[in-house]
This record gives sequence, C-alpha cells and structure tokens, in this order.
Amino acid sequence: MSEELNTPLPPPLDDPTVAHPLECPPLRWGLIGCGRVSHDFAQALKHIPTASVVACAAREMDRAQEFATKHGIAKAYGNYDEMLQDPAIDVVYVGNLHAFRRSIGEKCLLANKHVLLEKPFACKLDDAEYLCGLAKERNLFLMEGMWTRFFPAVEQARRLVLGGSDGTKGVLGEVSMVQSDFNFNASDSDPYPTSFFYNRKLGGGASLLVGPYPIAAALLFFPGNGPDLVKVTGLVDPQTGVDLQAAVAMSFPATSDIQPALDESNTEENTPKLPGAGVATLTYGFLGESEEKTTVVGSKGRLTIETPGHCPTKLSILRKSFRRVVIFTRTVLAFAMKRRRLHVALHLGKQKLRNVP
Ligand SMILES: NC(=O)C1=CN([C@@H]2O[C@H](COP(=O)(O)OP(=O)(O)OC[C@H]3O[C@@H](n4cnc5c(N)ncnc54)[C@H](OP(=O)(O)O)[C@@H]3O)[C@@H](O)[C@H]2O)C=CC1
Ligand SMILES: O=C1OC[C@@H](O)[C@H](O)[C@H]1O
Repeated sequence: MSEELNTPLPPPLDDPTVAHPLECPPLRWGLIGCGRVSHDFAQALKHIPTASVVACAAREMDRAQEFATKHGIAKAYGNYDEMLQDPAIDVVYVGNLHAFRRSIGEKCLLANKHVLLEKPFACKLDDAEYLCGLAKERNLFLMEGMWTRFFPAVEQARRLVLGGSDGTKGVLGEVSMVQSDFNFNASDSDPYPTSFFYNRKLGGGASLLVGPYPIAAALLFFPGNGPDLVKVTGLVDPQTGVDLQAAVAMSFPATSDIQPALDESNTEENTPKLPGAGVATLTYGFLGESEEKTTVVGSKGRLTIETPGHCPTKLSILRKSFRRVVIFTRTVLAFAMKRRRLHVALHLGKQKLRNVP
C-alpha cells in the first residue's frame, strides 16, 4: 500500500486551523446515477448551505428528471457525458455501479471536475492507481466516498485509540488487534439473483459491496503502511459466480523498531510489542445479520464502535482496571451461588447438584 494511504489523524472537530465548511467558498455539485445512495447524498447536501446540487444525470432522462424534481435540482441530464460538459459543475459525486468506476472517474477527471467516487473506489488495484495518477497529474481532488470514517463517533474513536495530533497518548495503550464485521441478509433489500449485488459484470459480490467497511476499520486503527499479510477464505455462489461471504485475517508490521518503555502506572503491561504490529480479524457477507461492530484491543483495554458499525453513533470503552472489578464480582457471585446450591442439596440429603454431571 502506498505512503499516500497513510492517513494523518483527523483533527479535533473544533480545530481552528481547519476551515469551517460554512466559511468555504460554495461548491457546485453534479450527481452521476440517480439511485438509492445518490438520493441519500442529495438529502445530506441540503444541510450544507455552501453546497448546491446544480445537476444530476441518469442513464435515462425520465429518471434524472424525476430525481431533479424530487430534490429541487435545476438541471437533469439523460446522459452522463453531457452533464460533464456543464461548466457550472465544480465537483462530481459518482453513485452508480462498481464496474464503471474507472471509466466514469476518468471521464470526470478529463472534464476537469473534482470527484467523489462512492465505495468501493475501484474494482482493481490497477484502476485505483490509474485514477490516482490522473487526478494528481491534473491537480484535481479525488476521494472514495467511504462515509464511515467521517462519523464523529469514528473520528473520536481514532483520537482515543491513536492519541491526538497534539501528542496526547491513546487510552488503550499498544493496539494489537482489530475485530470488525458487517454481514446482513442482502436478499431482503436486493432480490437474488436479479440485483446487481449478484452480478459479477456489474461489480457485485460481498467483497466490493460490504468488504470495504471492515477493511477500512482495520486500516483506521493500524494507520501504518497497510498489512504485510492477508489471508481470506469464503463462499462463492456457484449460480452467479459472486462471492457471498468471507473471513479475512490480516497482519500488520511494526511501524517502528523502538521498543516502548514499560508504563510504570500499568505494571501488567509486561509483554513487549513493537508499535504498529498486530492482527485484524474481519468478516463480511450477504447471508445473515451479524452484530456489525468494530472492536479495537489494546494493552490497557478495548474500545468498541457499537452497531451499526458502518454508520455508528455510539462507542464503549472498557479499561483494564474497570474490567478487573467486573470479573472479580462475577467470580465471587458464581462461587456464592454454587455454595448456596451445595448447602441446599446437602440439607435435602442429595448426593449431587441438579444439572451438574
Ligand atoms: N456509502 C454508503 O453508505 C453506501 C454506498 N453505496 C454504494 O453506492 C453505489 C450504488 O449503490 P445503490 O445506490 O445502492 O445502487 P442502486 O441499485 O440504487 O443503483 C445506483 C445506480 O446504478 C445505475 N445502475 C443500476 N443498474 C444498472 C445496470 N444494470 N447497468 C448500469 N448501471 C446501472 C443506475 O444509474 P442511473 O440512475 O444512471 O440509471 C442507478 O441509479 C454502490 O457503489 C454502493 O457500493 C450504497 C449504499 C450505501
Ligand atoms: O454500502 C453499503 O452499506 C449499506 C448497505 O445497506 C448497502 O447495501 C451497501 O452498499
């Protein structure tokens, strides 16, 4: 993975060095694809007074017009290419299907538009590298629309785990593991086998549709240069040829060979581990609903981005000292309960406890 993907920590939300969106110059958006996610995006832009959607394009004029009417958009195009010639557009949001990322991304950049490409950014590494190179060459902004990383809960989780840009340390100590899952029964919303979810030619399959979320979760909390080993196993649908689910194991190499000093306030932190090294275990799929959480494990505790992990609003943190109290109480209670049942059994003249072989 390239150095450029080594993202810096998000600044605090009130960082005075970052321009507030309301003080930025207005941006004029054009939307490609008038489907579900573009609808959500158009709704969201209504909350930003300095953003306006000036045009939308669909493969058919009727659908573009219907979308434009619904969202109060001035211009509708029944053809993507035509919209890209519109000089009134600064930036294009691409919300159509995966298979067209490279060709549409390229067209947008060649038309001198900044681009926000929905996830997944591309179907192949080569496509991603090509688009990044083109954007750089033309000095245009290009980004994957991976919205999860911008949720306040996720930004806050990153600051808590990785520390702040002001040098404050993370609250979990040394991160050694990320666990993340996103599985749901896709045929509830997208009928099998007709939906693009199950169409290989259109870029269907769980790896491209839901895989980006747990993979992004691992990269958010191991912000080095990416994993040095990835192992994947999963199920492929013999009828359609798309992948239906997968389990992924990643290992991340150390980002420094300097052993951190043991923290004296935490005498149990006695297993040496180089910074940045660790593993991720991830699952994603179309076959049934999993918990949809991300848990980051560190030497001093763990943090969970609670369900729904791809658009979260809640975090929980369990620090080592607190966890010990909880475990101790439960252990004592278990002993007490066992003792009470044993006394009752003896009083009743029984030789063994009920339910205990
Ligand atoms: N960030 C997020 O939370 C989410 C992201 N996504 C991503 O957004 C993208 C679109 O998903 P979603 O909105 O659910 O999809 P839709 O099923 O709503 O389709 C989106 C658009 O794709 C085009 N399209 C549909 N079928 C075909 C076809 N057979 N051939 C060519 N183009 C077709 C249509 O464009 P047109 O209108 O021009 O006809 C349609 O409007 C995907 O990349 C998905 O991964 C999806 C959901 C959430
Ligand atoms: O990106 C996505 O996240 C939410 C899911 O419901 C959707 O199908 C998928 O494309």
